[in-house]
Amino acid sequence: MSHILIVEDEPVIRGALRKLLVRHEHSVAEADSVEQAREQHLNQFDLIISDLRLPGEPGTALIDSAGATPVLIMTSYASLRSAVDAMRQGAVDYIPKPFDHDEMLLAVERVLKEGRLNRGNRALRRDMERSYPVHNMIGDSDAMQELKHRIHRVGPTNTPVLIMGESGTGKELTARALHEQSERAGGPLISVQCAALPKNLQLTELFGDEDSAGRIEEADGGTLFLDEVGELNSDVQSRLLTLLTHHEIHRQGSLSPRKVDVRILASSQLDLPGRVAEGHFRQDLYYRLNVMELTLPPLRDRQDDLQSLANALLARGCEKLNRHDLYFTDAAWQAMVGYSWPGNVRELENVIERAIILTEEDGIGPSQLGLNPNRTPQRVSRASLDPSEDLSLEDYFTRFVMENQDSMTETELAQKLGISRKSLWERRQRLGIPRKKAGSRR
Ligand SMILES: Nc1ncnc2c1ncn2[C@@H]1O[C@H](COP(=O)(O)OP(=O)(O)OP(=O)(O)O)[C@@H](O)[C@H]1O
Repeated sequence: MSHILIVEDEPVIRGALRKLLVRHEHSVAEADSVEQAREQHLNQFDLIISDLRLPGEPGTALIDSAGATPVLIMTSYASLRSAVDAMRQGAVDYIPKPFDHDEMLLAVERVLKEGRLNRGNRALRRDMERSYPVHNMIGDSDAMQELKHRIHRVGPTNTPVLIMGESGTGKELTARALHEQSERAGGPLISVQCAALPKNLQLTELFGDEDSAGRIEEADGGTLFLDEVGELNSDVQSRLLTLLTHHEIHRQGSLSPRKVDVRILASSQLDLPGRVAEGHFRQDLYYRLNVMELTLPPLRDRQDDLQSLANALLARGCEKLNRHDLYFTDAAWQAMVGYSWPGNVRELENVIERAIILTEEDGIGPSQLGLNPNRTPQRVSRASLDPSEDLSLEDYFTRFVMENQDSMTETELAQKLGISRKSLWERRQRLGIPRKKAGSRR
């Protein structure tokens, strides 16, 4: 049984069509104008059959509002011209009035069947996307898996998303992934670096002026990503609130509103709730943006991803710089594991690219990485690290923990390894190195 909306102002024709469809086991809703039709959730219907000539707007005006629901147009002016016009505007088919019952039923069944096929394909595509990693986003740690899962869930919606995280953790990459997973993927993704905009230019840049469109209008039909949204001045903040509430903007100096259809994604590395509490950021806007929040963990808290990230970035860098067969020596791995990566993935990317340029041999060592020891948590003792030994990262981890756990607390162990306590605990579980209970220090 399919759910069909009939839009027809002539009660006799509407009644006859309703009877015909109900007899063939469809459920039917009715409206006598486009305006009345729009009062219903149009995408709940499997098909809309609408007369072309109606009081008020013509039936074809429903095509845009109907989204994925097909619109079949009936016209008593079955001139080729009006039929072609209706099809050009996106009608799925047209049918002349007075209609023949069989002809109508055939058209209805054909359109419904195509709709079922399309929905099936969409579902299949979504399923396939679900089983593939988010495009270009590397990492399989628990935190990254959870993030990718949430991107899959929230991507296809129209909800604003606030992406929080330190610099270089992948906030913009996440915004890109959300856009790519949405129905808006075919539309533009406009990124605005709010921190780079002088405060007095923010309004014009975003909302445009009488002569030219701003970034928001450029994003019409797509996604607007506001990077470092906490940097926007209060005037821009209140206009953004209007945009989120009414889906319209005023260009600078213009009194007439313009409708825009944009999804807003925002990011911040600042403590945004803190900025709200201090009165620097509007609370109502914060709540509007924060319908869904994604928090990206710093690299130091997901060292499980370090190895796959470093290898992937090495491969990417080699391709870009036309180098082949490079690899990290064990000492390089140890240096990377022991470093705290304050600049996160971006820093890792830069360090690796520099190392590829500097290295003359195939093996990249610590000296080519050039990690600044002042930013590095205290290194592990040389005694436990014999570079001549071919230790894997896991062997190294196990050895270090076994050798030092009697003399160090868990916090000290984690610090020296450059990982969080949670990550230390997880690795202990995975590698089967339980904590000593009796007499162990916390
Ligand atoms: N999980 C990841 N996999 C692959 N590359 C990543 C990942 N996370 C970040 N990157 C890369 O690191 C760099 C920094 O990422 P991005 O610009 O998204 O970070 P950001 O949090 O927006 O940074 P900022 O706050 O400084 O603007 C980019 O080149 C991005 O491609």
